[in-house]
Amino acid sequence: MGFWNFFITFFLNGFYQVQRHREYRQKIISNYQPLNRELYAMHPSTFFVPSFIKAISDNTEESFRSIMSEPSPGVFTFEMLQPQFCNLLLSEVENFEKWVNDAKFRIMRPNTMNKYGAVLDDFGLETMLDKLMDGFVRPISKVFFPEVGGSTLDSHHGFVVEYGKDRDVDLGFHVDDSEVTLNVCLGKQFSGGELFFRGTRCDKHVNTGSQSEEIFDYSHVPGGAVLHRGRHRHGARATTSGHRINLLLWCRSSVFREMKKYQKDFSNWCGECLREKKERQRLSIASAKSELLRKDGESTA
Ligand SMILES: O=C(O)CCC(=O)C(=O)O
Ligand SMILES: [Fe+2]
Repeated sequence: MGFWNFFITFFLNGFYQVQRHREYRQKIISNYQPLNRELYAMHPSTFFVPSFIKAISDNTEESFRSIMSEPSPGVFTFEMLQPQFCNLLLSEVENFEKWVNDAKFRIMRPNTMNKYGAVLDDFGLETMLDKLMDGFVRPISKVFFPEVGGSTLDSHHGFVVEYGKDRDVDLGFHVDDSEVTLNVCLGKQFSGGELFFRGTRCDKHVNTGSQSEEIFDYSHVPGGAVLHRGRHRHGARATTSGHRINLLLWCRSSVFREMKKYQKDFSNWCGECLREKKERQRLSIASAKSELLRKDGESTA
């Protein structure tokens, strides 16, 4: 295939895919009856715990740090959602899945890794989740993840993942297709399902080993959020009993993605790039030192 044929085919495939997805969403939205309409617009005072709202409205690094822990570099955890909101969202997801089953509708799963779960953006929650990204995730990411486009997050993929009996069991080691990921546990009761983190990596270093300080396990608690870079390698252990359902918001920055194309050899957010850089500096200081000592030795001989 010539270049232009290849280019046109590639472009048209992308175009038809977007078109098909738009029709798919339209079909759901014009047939699905939401159960809890109050979820479809942003209501901070009923969605979030007061400490989270206060930290966001103060909008300083100090206010964010006052409600967050950073148990491992680049992994931030904090209390975020009210139990009532979690229950409403859980019942909305259940209602949507019931409709999907009754209507024998074939739904698209959140990503290639999950056989269960649902894309919230596909059944009307896109606007609310956009507000969640704009008003809440971006201000925090601007402070903690500026080097991966944290201040320019401008699109998202919002979904729930479901684990337990008759659902997914665990989730393999991976990086997200996001610059910043918000992962909040909605419930219900479960054991297991810990997230394991293994350090942030660029494309070139995604399969390299981890340093001991990068190894971190986190146990989910309902209402509790984890915020991390999408390139922070992670996975989820088996949920051994009960059901675990989490809300995921993969936040993306088109500005960061564009700039990344021109910056190939070094990423200041990649643990391995930074380690290699430090090692190069250590070697060059050591060789400068031994050269100086050698010259000193020659002049005093
Ligand atoms: O199961 C979880 O809590 C993690 C899910 C996750 O990492 C993802 O969907 O990208
Ligand atoms: Fe993930």
